Amino acid sequence: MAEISSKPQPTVAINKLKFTYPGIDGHPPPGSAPLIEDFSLSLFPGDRCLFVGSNGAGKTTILKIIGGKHMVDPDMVRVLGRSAFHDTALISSGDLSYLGGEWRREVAFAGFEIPIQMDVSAEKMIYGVTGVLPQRRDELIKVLDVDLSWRMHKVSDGQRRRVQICMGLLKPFKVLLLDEITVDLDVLARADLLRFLKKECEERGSTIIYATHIFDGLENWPSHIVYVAHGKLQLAKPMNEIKEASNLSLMRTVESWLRKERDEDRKIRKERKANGLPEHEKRVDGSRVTGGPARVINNGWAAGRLNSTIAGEENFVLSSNRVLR
Ligand SMILES: Nc1ncnc2c1ncn2[C@@H]1O[C@H](COP(=O)(O)OP(=O)(O)OP(=O)(O)O)[C@@H](O)[C@H]1O
Repeated sequence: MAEISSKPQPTVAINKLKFTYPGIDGHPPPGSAPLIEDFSLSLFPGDRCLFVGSNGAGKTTILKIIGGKHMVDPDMVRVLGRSAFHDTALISSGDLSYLGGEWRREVAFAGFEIPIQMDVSAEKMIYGVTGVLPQRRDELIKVLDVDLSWRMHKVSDGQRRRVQICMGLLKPFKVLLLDEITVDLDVLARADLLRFLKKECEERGSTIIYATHIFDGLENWPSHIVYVAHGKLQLAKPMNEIKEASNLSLMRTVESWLRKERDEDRKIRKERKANGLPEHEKRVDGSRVTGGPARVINNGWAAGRLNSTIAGEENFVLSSNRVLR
């Protein structure tokens, strides 16, 4: 009898992802350097992955690709074994949920986009989502402390955001992509939401990728941390290993990585200038390649590992295609 493997399958599998934004003709400009390159990562049920990196590093782009908003070769990104771009049922079923970007202005739910500032009650918005377990809905209304009588065009940004988040989480997702959605929430709402999300991973085996620049209250939330710079994976580690390797707080740890990245970037720009080159390489379409440190890092990876250490912590550094487990 054939043996059935008990090894868990990744919920998110990214394999040598490469991506360039299309130019005005809808195609990547010829000869242009990819924005995302050689990015590989696997996440498993229960993983809570904190996605960090400086502004413009490529976090949103990667989350959107995972969420099926940009087309890539289906072999490069699989969510629950499928391609979100090609298999729209992943999103419409609620198995994959993406909260971020345009979603901040509209609620994108099950393929429909609803303006979030209409003269409509929170109750109508929330109860308008069908196929939802009443118990889960009640729990979310409580967690996010939503007043069902709120009129959406009259509430504060944070109150509107709570209703949005509530709607986005109504279906029991298997994979959730969060792109900086907690900025408007007060301390209590954010803490309660993070607790709820952690419970979802622990009890239901959901996988969450959360991109944020706000580290308050996150110290004990992630199971893994992933650091992206210049569209490339710099580091992917279980959180406990990060803590073991450094006495710094999560915020200070990330700060030290970003400082190191910026210093390397500046150094390379200076060297280019000294050699009579423009400070930044340009793509064929004229856009800037933000690739200073990435090139240094790539040189390190040519030997299989990153020579240039991040924040002086050699242990933190993984090879470019290392997966989390
Ligand atoms: N639609 C687009 N067309 C062309 N380039 C884009 C587009 N969207 C983003 N970019 C570029 O891609 C790069 C990565 O952007 P992205 O939004 O993924 O970064 P990020 O890490 O999420 O940044 P932030 O922390 O500021 O949100 C940036 O240099 C940006 O200018």
